[in-house]
Amino acid sequence: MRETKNIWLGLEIGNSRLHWGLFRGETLDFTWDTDYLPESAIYQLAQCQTLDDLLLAIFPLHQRTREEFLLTSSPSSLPPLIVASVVPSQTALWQIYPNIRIITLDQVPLQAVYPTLGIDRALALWGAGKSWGFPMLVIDAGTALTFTGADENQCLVGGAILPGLGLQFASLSQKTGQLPFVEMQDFTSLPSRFANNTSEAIQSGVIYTLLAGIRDFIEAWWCLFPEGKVAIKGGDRTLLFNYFQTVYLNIASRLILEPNLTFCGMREIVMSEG
Ligand SMILES: Nc1ncnc2c1ncn2[C@@H]1O[C@H](COP(=O)(O)OP(=O)(O)O)[C@@H](O)[C@H]1O
Ligand SMILES: CC(C)(COP(=O)(O)O)[C@@H](O)C(=O)NCCC(=O)O
Ligand SMILES: [K+]
Repeated sequence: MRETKNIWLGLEIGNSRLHWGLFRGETLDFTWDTDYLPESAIYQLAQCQTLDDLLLAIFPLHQRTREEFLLTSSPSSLPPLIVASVVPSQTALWQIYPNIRIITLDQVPLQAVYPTLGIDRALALWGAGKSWGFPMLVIDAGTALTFTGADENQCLVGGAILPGLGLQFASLSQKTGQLPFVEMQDFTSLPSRFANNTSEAIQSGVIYTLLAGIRDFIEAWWCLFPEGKVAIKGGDRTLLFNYFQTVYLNIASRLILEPNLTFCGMREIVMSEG
């Protein structure tokens, strides 16, 4: 029988999907992503009697993980679910879970935050800074692409928000009469910059402009904090990191590539409370 004590679930609700983390105490054992769940499925989850039942329900497509993780647990209470959400309508659906805790901005020890700062940004920055040190700039290449920085005193310096890669491609095809939707799965290498077909012209415009913009933010960060760290997370992190290795290797070599920064922040907060 595997140890079921101190198990808790982290759930980061983003604008595209759900990001899950299964913790034992301070150890993050597994992470996985799912689509949003329908209300009926969340209701069923909340009715589960054992951890096994719960894991069977939330790992429906992750057979390997599910089998690895099958636990023999007594029918007691469900594990705590710690939620960081930037989608209020999704947060509302999860309120029926019996042992839920919604992390709010006032629980993140980051100083000088503004009231509407996204909890994902605050947690990722806190987690990154606590793990790798401050000053820290976090780039989240998610639905939106964000920059969020804090200085050596763990004070928010500020940041920026722009449409993420997927959103840039989607909006071009949705808001024009002739532009196709460019599938990012098809991306292999960098497009030619001066392209001679529509699809590649879209790729070139979005990707080269984004890379140059990110480089500019990072360089501005290093002007402020020459020893400042930079970490990148989010669904498009690997694609962007690989492009950076091709075009701006000096920047890529200083980037911390880490998908679980928000979970690092959650863990800091949950564990500091004992
Ligand atoms: N299976 C996937 N589903 C959705 N987006 C994905 C997937 N794999 C990679 N992505 C990329 O991740 C980006 C969304 O980032 P993610 O961090 O998952 O979003 P959020 O946290 O905002 O929900 C999209 O631009 C998309 O290109
Ligand atoms: C900027 C965001 C939309 C990013 O969300 P994501 O793309 O990661 O799903 C989210 O952090 C948010 O709604 N922030 C509130 C505004 C702010 O941070 O200033
Ligand atoms: K995010």
